[in-house]
Amino acid sequence: MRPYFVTAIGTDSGKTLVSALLCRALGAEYWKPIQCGIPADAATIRQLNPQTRVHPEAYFLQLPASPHAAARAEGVQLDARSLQLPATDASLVIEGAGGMLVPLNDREFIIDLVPHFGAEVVLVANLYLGSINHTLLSWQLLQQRGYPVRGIIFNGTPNPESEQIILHHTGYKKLLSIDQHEQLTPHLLEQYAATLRTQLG
Ligand SMILES: Nc1ncnc2c1ncn2[C@@H]1O[C@H](COP(=O)(O)OP(=O)(O)OP(=O)(O)O)[C@@H](O)[C@H]1O
Ligand SMILES: C[C@H](N)[C@H](N)CCCCCC(=O)O
Ligand SMILES: [Mg+2]
Repeated sequence: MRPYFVTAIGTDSGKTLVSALLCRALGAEYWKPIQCGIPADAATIRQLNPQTRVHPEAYFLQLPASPHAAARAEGVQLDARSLQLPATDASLVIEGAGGMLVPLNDREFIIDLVPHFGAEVVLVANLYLGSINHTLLSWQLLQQRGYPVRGIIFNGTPNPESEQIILHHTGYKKLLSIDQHEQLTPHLLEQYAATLRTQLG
């Protein structure tokens, strides 16, 4: 089975939350190849999903910045070719960093990891004012590149008009809508994972 690559229309969009839900839904393992700054997303996954196997980062950079800048600050050269999938027979959920055109270096972007890993994209889209534009720009990039997209997950205060027009244009399968919550309780995580399991099944 192809790994899932969780990307989004920007940073702080809910990729780590969605990755936790996918791991729960599929009994999958988690990997964030490039971490910039702390707390590490891997630590959040361990907190949300103590049962999920978490693979160590290939690059753990200290600066909470774009990977190309965080790497430069440490004299590290990021290169997609240096990244190898963790050895496992299980399903794997790979989390990107920020949005799709976040640079790894002067040549490559985070989204270049999708074909490198032979992955299928899960796109996380928020529902703030302005997110229709950001989501459709992300869709156009994925279309241009011809990458496989398993579906879209909406995250944030419900906005059915935004969801409808995004689904109309993209034709993506809606896998889930996650509401904005005061607290993400284990019960909520389980409910969302169950819905996701049905949609992916
Ligand atoms: N639906 C939601 N309800 C409540 N809090 C949320 C929700 N979605 C995300 N958050 C919170 O928003 C913050 C950012 O989410 P998250 O860390 O998943 O973003 P990200 O896309 O993984 O960011 P990065 O690009 O740094 O990896 C976190 O504190 C997370 O718990
Ligand atoms: C540090 C942060 N939480 C993310 N991991 C990286 C976000 C990079 C965003 C770069 C940009 O689009 O300007
Ligand atoms: Mg994250």
